[in-house]
Amino acid sequence: MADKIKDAKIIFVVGGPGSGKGTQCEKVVAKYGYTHLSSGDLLRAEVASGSERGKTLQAIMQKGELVPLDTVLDMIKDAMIAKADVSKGFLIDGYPREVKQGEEFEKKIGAPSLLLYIDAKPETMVKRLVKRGETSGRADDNEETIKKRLDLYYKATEPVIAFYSGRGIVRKVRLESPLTGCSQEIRREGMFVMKEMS
Ligand SMILES: Nc1ncnc2c1ncn2[C@@H]1O[C@H](COP(=O)(O)OP(=O)(O)O)[C@@H](O)[C@H]1O
Ligand SMILES: Nc1ncnc2c1ncn2[C@H]1C[C@H](O)[C@@H](COP(=O)(O)OP(=O)(O)O)O1
Ligand SMILES: [Mg+2]
Repeated sequence: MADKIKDAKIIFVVGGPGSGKGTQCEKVVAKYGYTHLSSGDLLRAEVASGSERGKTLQAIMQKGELVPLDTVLDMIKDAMIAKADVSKGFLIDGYPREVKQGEEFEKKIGAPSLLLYIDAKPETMVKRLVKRGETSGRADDNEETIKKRLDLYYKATEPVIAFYSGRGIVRKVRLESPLTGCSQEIRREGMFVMKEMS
């Protein structure tokens, strides 16, 4: 089974909470036909299923903490296998959250060709998340949890960017501009992605 994704093309998409990872991934998908897999979405689907495991996950996410590495890696791997036949490549959004996650992914699945780093100022992220919280229904889009998620991002996830920068595969996209104004930059990055992946 795992053989199906042995040579899969992989892009990690990393950035703070509310930086715009999901939004930019949708743009890349619409234009280049990659498969978008968000670790957070996969986890929320498990929560929505009402399973025992989902209840445990919900409690962790509500606190703004990271769920166990094995859980999220297994979910991503299963989702990749399910899409392997129809996929040109995978955008893995929200993973790795810490260097160890990247190392385990590479052991069990493969190496990324690119890391898209979605950068935004902390004030911007907080503002967007508070706004998103008005309608998202997400247990973690409240001010208290947002603060914890930001702290954890700087502590655990920023080192991921340094780690892959050392390999020369990081492309940084800054997205302070309004939604309409930012597509140019991702388009340029998208071209780069296509060149890398073809
Ligand atoms: N470039 C942008 N400019 C303004 N608002 C944005 C931008 N990108 C995303 N947003 C808004 O910020 C919120 C978080 O975006 P999302 O893509 O869900 O981020 P993430 O997946 O990184 O948490 C959403 O409500 C979205 O509409
Ligand atoms: N790779 C990962 N490892 C551990 N926990 C993760 C994870 N990806 C997501 N989670 C958990 C903890 C996060 O605070 C929560 C929401 O994640 P998310 O939807 O990716 O948030 P956002 O897109 O706002 O950054 O799910
Ligand atoms: Mg997201």
